[in-house]
Amino acid sequence: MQSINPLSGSIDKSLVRIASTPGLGLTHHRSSPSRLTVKCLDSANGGRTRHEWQSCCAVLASKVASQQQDSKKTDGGSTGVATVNGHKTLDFVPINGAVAKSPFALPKPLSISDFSAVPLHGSQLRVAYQGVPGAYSEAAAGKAYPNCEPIPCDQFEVAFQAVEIWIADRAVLPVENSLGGSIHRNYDLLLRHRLHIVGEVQLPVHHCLLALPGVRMEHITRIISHPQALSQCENTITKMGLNASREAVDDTAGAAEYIATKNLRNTAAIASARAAELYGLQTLAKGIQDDSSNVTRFVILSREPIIPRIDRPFKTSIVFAQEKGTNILFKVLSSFAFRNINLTKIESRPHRNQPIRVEDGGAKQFEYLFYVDFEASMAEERAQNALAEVEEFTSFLRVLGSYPMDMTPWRPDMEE
Ligand SMILES: O=C(O)C(=O)C[C@]1(C(=O)O)C=C[C@@H](O)C=C1
Repeated sequence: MQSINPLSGSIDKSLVRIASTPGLGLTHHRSSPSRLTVKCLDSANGGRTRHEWQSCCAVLASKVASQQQDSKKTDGGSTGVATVNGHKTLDFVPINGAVAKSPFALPKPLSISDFSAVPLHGSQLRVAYQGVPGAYSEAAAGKAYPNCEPIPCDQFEVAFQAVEIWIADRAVLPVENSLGGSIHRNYDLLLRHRLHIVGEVQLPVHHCLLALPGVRMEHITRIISHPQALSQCENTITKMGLNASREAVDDTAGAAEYIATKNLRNTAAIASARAAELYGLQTLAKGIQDDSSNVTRFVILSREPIIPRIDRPFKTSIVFAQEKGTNILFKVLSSFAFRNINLTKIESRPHRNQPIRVEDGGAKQFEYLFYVDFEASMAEERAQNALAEVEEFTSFLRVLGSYPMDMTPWRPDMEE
C-alpha cells in the first residue's frame, strides 16, 4: 500500500497536472474527491507507446514512492496499477487526517532518479531550486516569481536538469553571498549546462538558530546547516560561546527538517524563520548572521534567453578562456573600461579541460576560466563592440545571459 499527500487528504495537484498534460494521451478522472484514476492506451494506434507510458508511470510512481516512506507512519493511502479492458490505469488515493504542519507532508526534493522524458505544461510557472521548503532558495524563487510553483530539488545539478527536460520552467540558484563569497559549484554548472541567465534576485538573508521546543542553549552540542550559512554566522556563533561542533548539510531548511524528524535534542540548525514554522522548531536566537546586511545573489535560468533591452538597467554575464600571450586579462578588461562599461564581478575557476599550461623552459602555469558580469545590455552597441574585441584575446567566449538587474531598494530590516 502506498500513499500520497498525507497533509490534506486531497489529490496532489501536480499529479492532476501530469495527467492533464496535452499530448501525453492520458485520460484521467476523479473517481471521488480523493481518488485520481489515470488511464493510458497501451497500443500503437493513437495510444502511448510502451516507453512513453513507462515514462509517465515513472514520474507518477516516483512522486508516490518518495512520499511512501514518510507516510508509513499514517494509514490508508494506496496506489495501484492495473490493466482494465486493455487500458493501463493508475489509481492514486491519498490518505486523510495527518497533522497540520507535519514535516512529512511537505513536497520531497526531486532526485535524478525522478526524471523521465515527460514534458509538463501548466499555467503556473514551475521554478526549481535546491533544498527543501523553507530554504532561502525557495524564498528567492518566490521573490522572482510570486505566483510560481516552487519545485524542490536535492542537488543544484538536479535543478539544472529539471529545466532542461521541462519538469520546471526556470531554476533559481545562488551564485554569491556578501559574507561567504562565491558558490563555485554553480559557476561550474553554468558552463556544463546550456541554460541561459534571464534574471537575478538579491535576497537579504537573516539566519536563526533553531532547536526542538523545550531545548535550551546549554543542551546544544552540534550545529548543522548549509556550509554558506555556517560561514555567514561563524563569528556570531563563536561569540555565543557554545561548546558545539559545526557540521555541513545540504541546505538550511533540510537541517531543520532533520532535527525535527530525528527528534535531536542536542542539535541546533541555522535556518530561516519560515523553516522554524514549517518544521515546528523554536528560535533560540535570531539575526545571527555576522553582518546585518547579509545578501545572497541568485541567478534565474531558463531554456531560452530573453531579448535584451535598453529601457532599464541590464547586466550581462560572460565566461571566457584567455588566449596565450602577455597581459591578456588586462586587455580583455580594458575592452570594457575603454567603453565606460562597469564590471560588477570577476571570478576565476580552474579550466578543467586544460588545467595546466607548460611554458617554454618547463614552467607550469594554471589555466583559468574567467566569469565576468558587466553593467550593460547586449542590445547596446558598446557591449557588442566590447565583446567583439574580447573575442580577439580569448580562445573561448560564451555569453551566459543578458538580463535585468535586481534594482529592489535594500533596507537592513528587510526579511527574507
Ligand atoms: O540552504 C539554503 O537555504 C539555500 O537556499 C542555499 C544558500 C546558499 O547556497 O548560499 C542560499 C542562501 C544562503 O546564502 C544560504 C544558503
